[in-house]
Amino acid sequence: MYKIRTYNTIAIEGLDQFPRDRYEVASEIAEPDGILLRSASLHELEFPKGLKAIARAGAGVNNVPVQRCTEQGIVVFNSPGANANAVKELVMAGLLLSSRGIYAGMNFAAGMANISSDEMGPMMEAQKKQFKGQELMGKTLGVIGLGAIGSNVANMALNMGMNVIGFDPAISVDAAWRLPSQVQKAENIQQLLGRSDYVTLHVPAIPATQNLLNKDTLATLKQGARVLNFARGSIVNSADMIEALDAGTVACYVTDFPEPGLINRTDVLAMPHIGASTSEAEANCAIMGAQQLVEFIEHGNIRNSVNFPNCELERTTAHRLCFANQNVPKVLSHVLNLLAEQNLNVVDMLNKSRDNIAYNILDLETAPSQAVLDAIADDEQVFHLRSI
Ligand SMILES: NC(=O)c1ccc[n+]([C@@H]2O[C@H](COP(=O)([O-])OP(=O)(O)OC[C@H]3O[C@@H](n4cnc5c(N)ncnc54)[C@H](O)[C@@H]3O)[C@@H](O)[C@H]2O)c1
Ligand SMILES: O=C(O)[C@H](O)COP(=O)(O)O
Repeated sequence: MYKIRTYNTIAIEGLDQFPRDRYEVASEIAEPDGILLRSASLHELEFPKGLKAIARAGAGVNNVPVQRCTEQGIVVFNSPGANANAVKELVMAGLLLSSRGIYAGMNFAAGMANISSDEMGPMMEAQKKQFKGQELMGKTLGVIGLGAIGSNVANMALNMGMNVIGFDPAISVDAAWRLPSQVQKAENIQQLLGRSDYVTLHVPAIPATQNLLNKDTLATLKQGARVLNFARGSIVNSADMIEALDAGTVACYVTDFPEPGLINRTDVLAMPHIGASTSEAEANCAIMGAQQLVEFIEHGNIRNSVNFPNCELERTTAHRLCFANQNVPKVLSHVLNLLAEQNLNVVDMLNKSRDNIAYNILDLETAPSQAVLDAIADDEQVFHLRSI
């Protein structure tokens, strides 16, 4: 039986991807082959010896010590794009909530429960001027990060009649193809901030994006801009944001990652990390994460990894050898020689590399002996060896 340890509440549609005759799936498993999780932090976890892979049912992997996983030969997956629509829809809500007196107006209306119907109408009409807002049409939205979510948001904003300016120095070719031609390209973040009435963040939490919005960058914002952060807390310096709110540089900060100083301000709309909290997104992410684990555990195929090369080979024999090695010359030929010495015929094979890691799938006509496996494992450039 393969063992999968879950963290957080994983959608049932995802758990159903593990055939129960071959998988034991639970939140309390001591020696798992795989981990399936959402936002639980694994930074303090000492990985059990047999752990082969971790699937993050979601986009951000800042809760997983990816570098340590790579060093230990553990493949880390995420589920790119699987919750992008959910976040896009909440960004749409954030744009509207930051523009109109919806929240304050609803609170005002809620306080009228004990007022007579004769008085209520005139009172509402007299007070509604407090809740006047502005329209989105014709305003400019700056999108920082144009990946799965950012490109969806850009499309949505164009459809709502907004102008869109984007900044993404590392945009992938696929993401660039997805982007509508009307999205203007900012040369740098300052240019985007200076031209935007609204700014929305869709970058990963990595060292390069830590405090991306800080005292200096916030100073280049258009006066009275609205800022939306559905990415991660570390991307915005909260103390600097509070100063920008106090100074009126930022008229409203909508954040899915509030900190104590941001709570209970009328110019902050704080949410408890609910960007991906829809039934649809939770199911999409869990299904993708679980399927990637099953493919990897049973067939060694790697799809949507954040630390290993993607490598998928349709299985042609019952004997598959998978191994990862440092991406240096002669390792593959050494392994092939070891197999040849034992008269083991390779029916099909695939070799892919990513940075300093190479990953190999070899379908063999007959099963490799333990002695061959030991000899391959003895190659000091080889790590993560499996015969499946
Ligand atoms: N609030 C939520 O519940 C929620 C849900 C999903 C994702 N997220 C967050 O949103 C992030 C983005 O998600 P995604 O699915 O769009 O990921 P993605 O990988 O598809 O897109 C991220 C984009 O950011 C770009 N980027 C990286 N560094 C940049 C920089 N310094 N400046 C500008 N662009 C930069 C990348 O090139 C990429 O195009 C995730 O990493 C996660 O932290 C939050
Ligand atoms: O990075 C993500 O996908 C989101 O932050 C979603 O996190 P969650 O799975 O905890 O809702």
